[in-house]
Amino acid sequence: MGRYDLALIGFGGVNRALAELMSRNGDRLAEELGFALRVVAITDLRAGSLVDTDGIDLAPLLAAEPGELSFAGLAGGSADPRNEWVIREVPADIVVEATFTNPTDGEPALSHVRWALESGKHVCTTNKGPVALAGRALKRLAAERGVGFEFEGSVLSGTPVLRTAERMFGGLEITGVQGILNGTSNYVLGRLEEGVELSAAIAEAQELGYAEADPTADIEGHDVQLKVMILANEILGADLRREDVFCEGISSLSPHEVRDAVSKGLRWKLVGSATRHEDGGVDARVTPLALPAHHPLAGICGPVNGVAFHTDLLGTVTISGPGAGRTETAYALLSDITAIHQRHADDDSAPTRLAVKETHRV
Ligand SMILES: NC(=O)C1=CN([C@@H]2O[C@H](COP(=O)(O)OP(=O)(O)OC[C@H]3O[C@@H](n4cnc5c(N)ncnc54)[C@H](OP(=O)(O)O)[C@@H]3O)[C@@H](O)[C@H]2O)C=CC1
Ligand SMILES: N[C@@H](CC=O)C(=O)O
Repeated sequence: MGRYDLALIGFGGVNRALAELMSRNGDRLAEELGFALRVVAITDLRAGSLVDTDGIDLAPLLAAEPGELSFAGLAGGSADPRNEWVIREVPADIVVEATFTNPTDGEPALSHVRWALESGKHVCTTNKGPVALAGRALKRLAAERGVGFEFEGSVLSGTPVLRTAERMFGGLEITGVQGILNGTSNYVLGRLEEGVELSAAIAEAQELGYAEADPTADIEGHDVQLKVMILANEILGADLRREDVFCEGISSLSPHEVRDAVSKGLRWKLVGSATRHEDGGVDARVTPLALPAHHPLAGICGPVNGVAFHTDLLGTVTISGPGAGRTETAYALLSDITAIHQRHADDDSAPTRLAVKETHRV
């Protein structure tokens, strides 16, 4: 059986959850997926960097409290993340980018992805910044270098909405998408309906691993703005910039307004949409809407998200599932690695046999 060596960039909720999946279920996953996984490098702003080309023992790292983890003093460890060196020089097959999403310029994740692709490494990421702000250029770079660039987790976490649309909607004309695309704000709206204070509801979403490092992006709609750009660019063939997507978040709603709507049979939801017009232009926006109970998105609650695709032949097709969560998003990375395996299984970048891998040393 072949194997992929991974470099994990960022060791927060999502990449730790991926490491946990590998540590707990590695043998079962290898048997089921047909390839093994091993982590050879980890970088993190707080913990530093750790490299072991024979494979990092994940168990002791996962046993440490996240805030207390430090790689300094470990063999192959350093207090400095050394992202560029790790990404370019460590012989990993796949760079897994899961640092924070920066909605303004996508950095530092954008550079991480670019360095990896330039070095001929596959990339999978849950980071919305690089995909929304530079997706086209990064896909071109990946194609030039003959490597994969996968980002299923950037929209609806582990729910396979992008790959489903790409692979299963052949022959359909998609005229628009409308969705609840942020787990935190949807969870918070539900808690406001139940009488919980806004700040307490946000703190719960942070504790549960749904929120961004800065939850302003969830509440003010910037996270949804990026996801609308990704959906429009990937599925409607648009080339939207951030300023093309009108954005209003949920902070303008009072808790009273949210609760009062329920008594009138309405539910406030933060809705992102993109609609293609006959002239080819795409109108895209993020805005809170009070949806009537019969609307396909009205019953989508908590960290669950949903996307309704408007199509010519099938009418509306709605996909719903987890929109946030550490393990759910780690699953998206696993599905990306599987996609890389399936797409590249017949070329030189397919996982090298163990015997060959073991000759690699930094
Ligand atoms: N959690 C979820 O439900 C989902 C998350 N995502 C996306 O996945 C990504 C990761 O999310 P999540 O794990 O929850 O976020 P976390 O904030 O838990 O983890 C991000 C990690 O990256 C580290 N980091 C930040 N900057 C750097 C850097 N320059 N170099 C190395 N490490 C760095 C952070 O360190 P420090 O803490 O010290 O800043 C932190 O440990 C984000 O982009 C997010 O938007 C996508 C879908 C769902
Ligand atoms: N903070 C985001 C995480 C997934 O993208 C959300 O709450 O949806």
